[in-house]
Amino acid sequence: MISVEEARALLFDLVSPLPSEHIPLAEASGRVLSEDMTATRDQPPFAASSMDGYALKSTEAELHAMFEVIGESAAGRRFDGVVGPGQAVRIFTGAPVPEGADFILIQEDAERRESLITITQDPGTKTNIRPAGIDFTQGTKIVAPSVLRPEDIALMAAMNIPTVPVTRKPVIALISTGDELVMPGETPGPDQIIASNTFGLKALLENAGAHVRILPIARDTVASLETAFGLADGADLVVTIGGASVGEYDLVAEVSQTLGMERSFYKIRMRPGKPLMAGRLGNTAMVGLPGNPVSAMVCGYLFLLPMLRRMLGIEQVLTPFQSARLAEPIGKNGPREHYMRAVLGADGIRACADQDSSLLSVLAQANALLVREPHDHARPVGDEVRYLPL
Ligand SMILES: Nc1nc2c(c(=O)[nH]1)N[C@H]1C(S)=C(S)[C@@H](COP(=O)(O)OP(=O)(O)OC[C@H]3O[C@@H](n4cnc5c(N)ncnc54)[C@H](O)[C@@H]3O)O[C@H]1N2
Ligand code: MOO
Repeated sequence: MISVEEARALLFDLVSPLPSEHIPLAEASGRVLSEDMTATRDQPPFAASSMDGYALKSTEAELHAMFEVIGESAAGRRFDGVVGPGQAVRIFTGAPVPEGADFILIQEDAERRESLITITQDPGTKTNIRPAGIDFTQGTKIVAPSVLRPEDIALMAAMNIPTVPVTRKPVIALISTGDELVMPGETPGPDQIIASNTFGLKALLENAGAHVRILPIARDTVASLETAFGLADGADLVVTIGGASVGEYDLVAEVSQTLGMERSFYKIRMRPGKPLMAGRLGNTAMVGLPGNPVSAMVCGYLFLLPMLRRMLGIEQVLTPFQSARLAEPIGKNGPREHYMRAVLGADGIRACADQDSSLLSVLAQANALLVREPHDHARPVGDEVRYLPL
């Protein structure tokens, strides 16, 4: 059996960054920018007022001074003339500052009578002018690769960028296997349960930028599994769930081998998730996840997310570990790296009482995976431990 780290290295060899496509800016949130973007204009393109008031000369901005209002500058419609001595222009927030003016008197500091204004409060020294290009200038770059956030979308809109190059979404096909499974909404027989893993994994992977196809459940026969693999055609990554262990009905290894899978590894020294398998089926990467629901989800976090990030061209593919102090003691660990379901609270982190890998209710209560080295010794309250946030 290999370690989690060794498995990751082998999994990364199975996938590579995908090509780019151009999409409308309005659809780009959460996508991965694949080329640097460069501003072709300045923002603001002119010196702009940051307040509603009067544009005048700063040398004349003194208490009790009087001015004649000679025109108006509004956002989108500038005043074309020049502001001379003793003159002012009515101005609004975002409007171009007229030539000859270098100070905006806020209207609260002025009293207006017809076309005359008087400064009634100390105007101070703040000019209330945003210089041209103070936000960004021609040549300002947004650097790729980066996952586009709403803030980046707003910035690119301001830069007048209507379409953006992003990495194509990796297509991931998910195949549940097992005679015991029915889809949510169907009526299960007395010995059947509902397929949950594909739904949890789809949510996990789509939140991280994949396009996920849930294929029909493969039954525990060679023919049914072969059909499911056939339906996965065109995917960048095929993930089977269940049927990975050593029982008579665990057919994934046998069928994928018959279909020509070059196996990369089988079994990892970790808990949960020991019977993980991976390889290459033609041009497609294939990962066989264990069927136990918590094992499948933990493997999703530990292996599928980093593979997905690599396909998306994201530089940091691994979720960094964080550390916390134990709020309750934990016993010694066995021979496998253990990813314990845990709850991180204000007083520290505590491992959930039952670590059975079938318990989705426990996983749903957890907000962290407490990571233990193989053979880690028992640890008292207050010890620092590593965890991955969920
Ligand atoms: N003799 C041994 N038995 C087992 C071993 C072993 O080393 N020797 N390993 C155990 C471990 S660890 C795991 S994990 C499981 C993995 O088994 P499989 O990958 O073959 O999974 P199945 O047997 O098909 O299913 C296990 C469990 O999960 C349920 N399941 C499967 N798919 C889904 C799904 N899509 N949604 C919800 N639940 C699912 C299935 O009904 C079973 O209850 O093997 C141990 N056994
Ligand atoms: O590895 Mo299994 O995934 O412990 O339940």
